[in-house]
Amino acid sequence: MTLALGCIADDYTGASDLANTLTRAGLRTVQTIGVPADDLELPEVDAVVVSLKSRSIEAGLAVARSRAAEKWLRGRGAGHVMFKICSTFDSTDAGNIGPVMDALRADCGEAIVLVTPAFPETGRTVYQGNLFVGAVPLNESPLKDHPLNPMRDSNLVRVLARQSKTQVGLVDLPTVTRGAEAVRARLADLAGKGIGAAIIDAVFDRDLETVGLVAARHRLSVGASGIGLGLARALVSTGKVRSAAASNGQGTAVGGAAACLAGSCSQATLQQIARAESVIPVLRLDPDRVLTDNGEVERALAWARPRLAEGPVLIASSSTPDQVAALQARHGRDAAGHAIEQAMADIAESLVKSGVRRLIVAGGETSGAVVDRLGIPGFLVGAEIAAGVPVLRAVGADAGDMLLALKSGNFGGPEFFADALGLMR
Ligand SMILES: Nc1ncnc2c1ncn2[C@@H]1O[C@H](COP(=O)(O)OP(=O)(O)OP(=O)(O)O)[C@@H](O)[C@H]1O
Ligand SMILES: O=C(O)[C@@H](O)C(=O)CO
Repeated sequence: MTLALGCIADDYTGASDLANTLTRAGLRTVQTIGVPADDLELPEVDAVVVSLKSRSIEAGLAVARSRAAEKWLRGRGAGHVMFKICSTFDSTDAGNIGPVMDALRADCGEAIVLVTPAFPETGRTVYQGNLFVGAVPLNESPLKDHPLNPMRDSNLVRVLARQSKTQVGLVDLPTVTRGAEAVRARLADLAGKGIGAAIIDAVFDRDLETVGLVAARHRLSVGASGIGLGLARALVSTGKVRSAAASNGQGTAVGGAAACLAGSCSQATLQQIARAESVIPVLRLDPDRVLTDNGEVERALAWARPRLAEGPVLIASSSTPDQVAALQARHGRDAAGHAIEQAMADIAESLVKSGVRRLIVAGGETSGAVVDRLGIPGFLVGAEIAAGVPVLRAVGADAGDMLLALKSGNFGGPEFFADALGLMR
């Protein structure tokens, strides 16, 4: 297998978002969990998205895991490696976007790295280096209250410069609008001044197509699904990849019971849970009891098991920003996040033992904990539930044939859970 594109994603939902985008753009794509074991049978593909859980871990560890993934991808022929980050640039001044970018750049000897989290389909646009989430700048969006990495600065040139060893420049929208040659010239100019990374403005998909044409001739890029779209379209339009059917993971129905788990506290997820309450049974975990009393997981399982035969259930730990802040003040941010993730993984493991074969998980960190616990090595991409969220068919899972959906916190419409359940048969 010679890869046309190698991708490293810093969380599992982000990886499935990117795998979805690449698939829809015509690349045969597989998502792996971590660097695949030698004995994992992968189909013939154009792109592999290696999913890491490296967004919120210690920067040194994120660097080491990303470098191992890069080595594996380059070893399979990937001339270009894309580091997939969140479209809301989730990170802190300690990383991990800057440190990982610096390390991958050093490894591949890239003079200047193209960086853009723009993903217009989900309302993420970048103008003059400032990231907008829908109509508002990042620092006024709900991301300012994210439980793990509150985003309080919209200017990505500044944000990335605080995390990276290199200076960061800007390729502005007027330059992008003038086309690929203008972008190349601007990048050469910045690189000539010793600047090692550039935030690139992009507002429409056509901007990302321009960026993709330029990026495809580089060894490394950093961004969200939008730059993935640009790269995929460039690979197809230049004949490096022959466009394939839009999905390879449809397959047969798996049946079995269905369950939803929500650990995301985003506004979108909170609204989706509220809407789900009118169609399926919903249990809200008591986060304090998760942290202080092991009985909360058993209580959830005792509630869920008898209901599974009747239809899908949803179990949520999600709370409002005020409640999250209060819990974190009592227990510490990382301890609270970790304990709730592990509780969700415990619940998922037991539900699968009880026959659940269709599982929907909301939240990137939550999805990471759940998928790791289930020991699923990879996924094929099926139908699209919402922008950035495909149905995934597990490859090589111990539990056998399973469908999952890993929803990024902010993605999906108000009826997301019903929409997903409708497509996962
Ligand atoms: N009630 C709660 N109070 C505090 N923290 C919580 C609560 N419920 C969940 N958490 C933690 O908040 C974090 C949510 O992160 P997660 O990545 O799962 O969702 P997200 O950030 O909305 O999604 P994404 O990363 O895909 O945008 C997890 O660490 C989770 O354990
Ligand atoms: O890019 C995004 O917004 C998502 O794929 C994601 O990474 C959220 O965790």
